[in-house]
Amino acid sequence: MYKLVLVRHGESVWNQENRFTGWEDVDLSDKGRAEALKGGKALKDKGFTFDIAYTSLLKRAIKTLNFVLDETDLVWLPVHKDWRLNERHYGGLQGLNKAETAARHGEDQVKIWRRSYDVPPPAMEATDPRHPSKDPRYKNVDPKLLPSCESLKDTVARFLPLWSETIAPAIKSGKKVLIVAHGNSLRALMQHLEGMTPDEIMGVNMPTGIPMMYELDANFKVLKKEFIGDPEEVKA
Ligand SMILES: O=C1c2ccccc2C(=O)c2c1cc(NS(=O)(=O)c1ccccc1O)c(O)c2O
Repeated sequence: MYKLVLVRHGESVWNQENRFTGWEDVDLSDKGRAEALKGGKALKDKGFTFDIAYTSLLKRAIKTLNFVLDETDLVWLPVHKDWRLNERHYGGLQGLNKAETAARHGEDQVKIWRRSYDVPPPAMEATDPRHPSKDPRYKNVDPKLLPSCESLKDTVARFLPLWSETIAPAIKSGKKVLIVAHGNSLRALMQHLEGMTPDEIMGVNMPTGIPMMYELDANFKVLKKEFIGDPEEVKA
C-alpha cells in the first residue's frame, strides 16, 4: 500500500482580489503563508515524513512547499520543480477580476467557460511580454509544449506525462511522495487517480493549505483518502 500526500498552495494575493492567476508568478498572501504553516504543522503532528517532493515553477506553490518542509524538518528533501504541475494557463484572462472579465467578454461567455471542460480562454498573444516563451524558467521546455491558454482538458493532458514518467514510478519504487501544487493541476491528478468524469472533476475544489492523503493499493487503486488536520478545520 502506498501513501501519497497532496497540498494545494495557500491563498495568493490575486486569490484575495478574485483575479485569474494562472501562470502569473503571484506571491502568497499573509493568510496563504499562515495556511501553509498550518498544513505543515498538521503533517508534523501526525508524524508524516517524505523521501521526495514535487511542485510547480510558481512561487506560491514553491513557498508553500518550503513552509511544509520547514515545519516537518525536511528542508534537506530532494525537490523536483516542474512546469507540468503549474496552474492551468488562463491566457488573456490572466490578471482580470470578475468585473473586468464580464465587461470584456460578457456574462454569457463567462457562463460557457465556467462549465466547460474543453473550451480554452482567449490565448495570450505570443508578443505579450508575459508569454511563457519569454520566461527564462521555461527555457529548457520545448516551445511547442508551452501554452498560450489551456482548457482544463489541456491541463490534464500536459500533467499526465509527469505523473506516468516520473511521479508514479517514484511511488512504485517505495518513495514517500509529497506534491504541492495548484487547484487545477491537483484536479488533473485526482481525476486520473479516481477516474472522475469532467463534470465530477470540475466540481472538486481542494481547500488551500490542508494536506490530503491518498492510500493506494499496488495498482494505484484508491483505498482511502482523508484530510490531515484538526477535525473542525477539516470538516469545513
Ligand atoms: O470566467 C471563468 C472562466 C473563464 C475561462 C476559463 C475558466 C473559467 C472558470 O473556471 C471560471 C470562471 C468564472 C468563475 N466565476 S466568476 O464568474 O465569479 C469569476 C470571474 C472572473 C474571475 C473570478 C471569478 O470568480 C468561476 O468560478 C470559474 O471557475
